[in-house]
Amino acid sequence: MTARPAWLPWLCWLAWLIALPAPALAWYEVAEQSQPLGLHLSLLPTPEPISLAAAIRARQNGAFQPSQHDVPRLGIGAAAHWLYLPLFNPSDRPLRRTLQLGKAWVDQLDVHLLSNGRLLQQLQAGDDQLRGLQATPGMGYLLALELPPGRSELYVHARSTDPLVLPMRLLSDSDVQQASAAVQYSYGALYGFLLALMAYNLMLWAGLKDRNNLNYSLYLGAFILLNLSYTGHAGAWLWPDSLFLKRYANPAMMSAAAWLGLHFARHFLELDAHAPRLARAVSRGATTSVLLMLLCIGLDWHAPALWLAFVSVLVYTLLMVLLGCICLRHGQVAARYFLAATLCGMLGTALTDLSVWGLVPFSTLTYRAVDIGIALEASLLALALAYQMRQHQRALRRAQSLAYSDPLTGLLNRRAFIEQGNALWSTTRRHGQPLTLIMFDLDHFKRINDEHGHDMGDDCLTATARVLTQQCRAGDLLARWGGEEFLLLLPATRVDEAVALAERLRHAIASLTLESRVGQLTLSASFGVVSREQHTRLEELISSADERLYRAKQDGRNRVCGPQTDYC
Ligand SMILES: Nc1nc2c(ncn2[C@@H]2O[C@H](COP(=O)(O)OP(=O)(O)OP(=O)(O)O)[C@@H](O)[C@H]2O)c(=O)[nH]1
Repeated sequence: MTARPAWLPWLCWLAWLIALPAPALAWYEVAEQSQPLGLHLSLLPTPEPISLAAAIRARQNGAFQPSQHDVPRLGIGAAAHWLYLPLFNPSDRPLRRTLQLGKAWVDQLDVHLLSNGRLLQQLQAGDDQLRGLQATPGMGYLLALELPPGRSELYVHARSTDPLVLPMRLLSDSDVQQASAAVQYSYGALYGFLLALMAYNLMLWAGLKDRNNLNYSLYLGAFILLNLSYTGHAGAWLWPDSLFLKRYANPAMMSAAAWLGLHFARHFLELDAHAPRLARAVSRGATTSVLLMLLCIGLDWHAPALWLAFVSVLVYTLLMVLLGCICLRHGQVAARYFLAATLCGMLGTALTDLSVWGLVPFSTLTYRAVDIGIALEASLLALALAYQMRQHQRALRRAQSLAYSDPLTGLLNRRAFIEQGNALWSTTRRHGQPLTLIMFDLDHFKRINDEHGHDMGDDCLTATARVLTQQCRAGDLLARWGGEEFLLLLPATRVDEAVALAERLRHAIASLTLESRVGQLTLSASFGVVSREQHTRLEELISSADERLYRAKQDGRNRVCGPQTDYC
């Protein structure tokens, strides 16, 4: 006798296990606490429509398979399905429960409640018909059931070209109230926040004419519409009577949001400057996808429109990260905020997708992660815009300061002196205050340059400017008029006070000692002082000061020439 192989009993045991009919579903005891019913369901895909009677026979023949997930998710373009749920009402009276089923985008739901083979209730819902029950915004379809005492059976026929996602719960009246309050508050907060951001950026655009604000507002607007559409808010409020919009709003808004998001990214990240070819490719690709979407909508190709929308959003998300990384590599600091924002949006969307596909637990938090992600994304993008605005303001201030100041000494230049001097002229005149001007020039400066070098000459100029800044008051205007010539316009200062100041300055400059290659270097300067009387314009005052300065030079330099001959 040949020995029996050792693995044979195992194989028999395995074959027995496989041959076992699917375990009969336990009757779900209707409790006060609602919970996801996915694991109590069994399902039958029906590519060809079958009647309720045929579905009942198929279930009795064991054709239904138990659902593997808390929330049955059957994908885009999935076949229609029959769902079966055996229910047990332990009380001795009928129980009123609300069946919360599906998402707002599901096309058709036919619900049948049976007891002892008798049809007790039949309800219809879905977004591809106007006569059935419509979705409650943010909550899916809410169908009122009256469960008889003891056993009853629920057969649901579900069909959709949109993703067939079928969360199912039995809610008591208080559950419905709580859930609807939570949905209203949370969506109210989300839409309020996003609409406020959108309106604020539109106002900024109206005021500042910065295209980034407009692009960002449009992107936010598209996202808000998309969210309103897939949660059912838009179907309930904005287009309750349009089957066409209920059908195409989701893919159209997904496509529009992706296009507007990329358009915003292109300008915000200044992609045309950093990667012009990529910028053009992104723009062409995004526009092509929008045109294809319009074609699908025009030809009423629903399934291709959906696939196109999902692929567009996927490509869009990856592109946003890629663009952020490229601009970060080019040293664009604002790209950091942009990248962080995109990653938040992406993480939120991924978490929602994973929860819908069963790879992370399905809960309100994981399902709504996309909303949290988008709120964070919107906030970070707003910060990114604010940061960019601050950078522009800084650059503008830097440019202004370069245009108005002398780069060597940091004092005002000619243009700034004339502008600010005229303003000071008018203010002091209005207040009846005196105004005086000191003009001075370093003596024999050419010789310093020639003997000690140009750099030493520069050091003398900066040292002189330092002395000036230390000796003068905050309201005085100090300028380098040109070469080694300086101006001080002194508001509310009488001429005798100005002459005294000029003397102090002369001494201070004369006591400066600078180290040069050939030993210590000392400076001197000649001063001309004039007051406003008899002058009608600032330019005249400057000419008079120049004349006095000339006289001081003529009279031997290193001196102050004021209105009184004593000083000169
Ligand atoms: N190092 C340096 N020299 C400058 C600068 N601007 C003008 N100069 C020089 O300043 C000198 C001015 O010479 P002059 O106008 O002849 O006057 P000066 O030698 O001071 O003679 P007086 O004014 O009559 O005492 C020139 O040699 C210019 O090249 C500057 O920014 N740096």
